[in-house]
Amino acid sequence: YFHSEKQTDGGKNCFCELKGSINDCSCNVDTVDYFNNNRITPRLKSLLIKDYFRFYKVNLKKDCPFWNDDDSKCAMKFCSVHPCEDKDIPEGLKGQHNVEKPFHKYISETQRNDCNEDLNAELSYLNTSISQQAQLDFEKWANFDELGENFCILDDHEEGAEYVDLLLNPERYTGYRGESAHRIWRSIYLENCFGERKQGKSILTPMNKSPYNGLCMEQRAFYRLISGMHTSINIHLSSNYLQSEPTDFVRPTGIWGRNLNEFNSRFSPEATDNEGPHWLKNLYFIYIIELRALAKAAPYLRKEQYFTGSDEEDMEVRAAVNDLLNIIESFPTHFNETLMFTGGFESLKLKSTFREKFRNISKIMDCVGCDKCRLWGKLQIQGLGTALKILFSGKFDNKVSQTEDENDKFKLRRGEIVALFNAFGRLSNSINELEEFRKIMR
Ligand SMILES: Cc1cc2nc3c(=O)[nH]c(=O)nc-3n(C[C@H](O)[C@H](O)[C@H](O)COP(=O)(O)OP(=O)(O)OC[C@H]3O[C@@H](n4cnc5c(N)ncnc54)[C@H](O)[C@@H]3O)c2cc1C
Repeated sequence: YFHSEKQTDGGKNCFCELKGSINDCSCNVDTVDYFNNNRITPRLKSLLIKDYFRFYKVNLKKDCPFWNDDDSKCAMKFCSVHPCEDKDIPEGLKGQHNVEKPFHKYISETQRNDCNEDLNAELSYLNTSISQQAQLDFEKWANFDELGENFCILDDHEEGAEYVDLLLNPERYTGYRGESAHRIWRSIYLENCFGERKQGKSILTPMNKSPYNGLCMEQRAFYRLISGMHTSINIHLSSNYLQSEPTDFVRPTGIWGRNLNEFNSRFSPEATDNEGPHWLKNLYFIYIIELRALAKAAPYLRKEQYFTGSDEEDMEVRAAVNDLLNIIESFPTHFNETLMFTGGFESLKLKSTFREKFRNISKIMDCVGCDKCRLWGKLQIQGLGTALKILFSGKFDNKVSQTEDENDKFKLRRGEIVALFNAFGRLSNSINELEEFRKIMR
């Protein structure tokens, strides 16, 4: 798949590969185009502006764990993200409602001594006092158990985590580029994807050529997911590009819009040694993976309260989510995840490496030197990680249970749900934007 079969031909454009099969699945590009642009994008656009989905809690203050990032500080003030003030956050999101505490059964309030007074008080004495330290340990144990099935590091409970209003900080052109951005992508592709690493290979050498030949389906899928996300980021910065003066970056007077030259320079066969059209196709691959994850988790997602504290809006959100999930479930050719990681012990090992590599990439997001890019990078990786957890942790393989206790075991955290829907929203918007670029080019 990774190797371009055709030579450059002056008549080809960015869209030359966007036809027929998406590869590695039984689905076609045009089926996705029609389904997404007509049925999914309009619904997501109205859903993602609701309070439950627009406020995302994230820790943007973590240091890069892999290299000294002094040189990767964003040189532009336009990259900064303004966290929400307390007064702007819906009351329901600040409280404890819906916050899962897997260690709750160990804490003192839940261990009331209900013993019959007739019983020997001393014999039945249960020491229910649990030290602060022990409670912290329980939390650590619970987090450890949870980590086993997670594909990303979840940082919304950390000290530096703050709510960010996604509508006030849209993903768009920031001017983040050069060595810092390249180091992130290089590290992701050459050190954290599968395949032989070619020493000294330039970032500008197309990354989907020979080092990736001969990979198995799972390893190829890993690369295609990352490449698809990269494509989506680069489509957004081309379609939400600053058209007016550079000083307009943060002014409301700034004019933002599509920049066809930017788009072509990133995806045309001529500018990318024929690879751009394949990168665009990878966008469709990540799309159908997240689409399938939403379909698979639909019974659980329907049971969520989407609580923000506003009864009316919460009800609207539940109805809109239900409507979206019905449409998603009706997609005719969903990805078949049961074909992946089948093959005994070797495939278990492969799955574990897959998860480790993905987790590492989620940590690399703390090295992104532009806050706005870091915010959207983290959100999209967390959304994809949640999709992978739904597809491959085994927790969502059975039918939704009738008992609340059983369902609690599979509960996703609010941050995971917000990231999953917003990440899918990004992909959906990118596919829609491709149609707009196509129209401009006609
Ligand atoms: C996590 C993250 C988030 C970012 N968010 C933003 C943002 O919101 N706004 C913004 O303006 N900039 C953002 N950037 C920067 C942006 O992605 C580019 O890195 C930057 O614009 C420089 O582009 P470039 O043309 O040098 O190639 P890059 O996009 O940096 O790509 C580097 C190399 O990777 C290969 N490549 C390119 N695309 C693909 C693909 N889809 N699949 C496989 N290989 C590929 C090519 O060989 C290319 O030369 C972000 C960067 C990162 C790492």
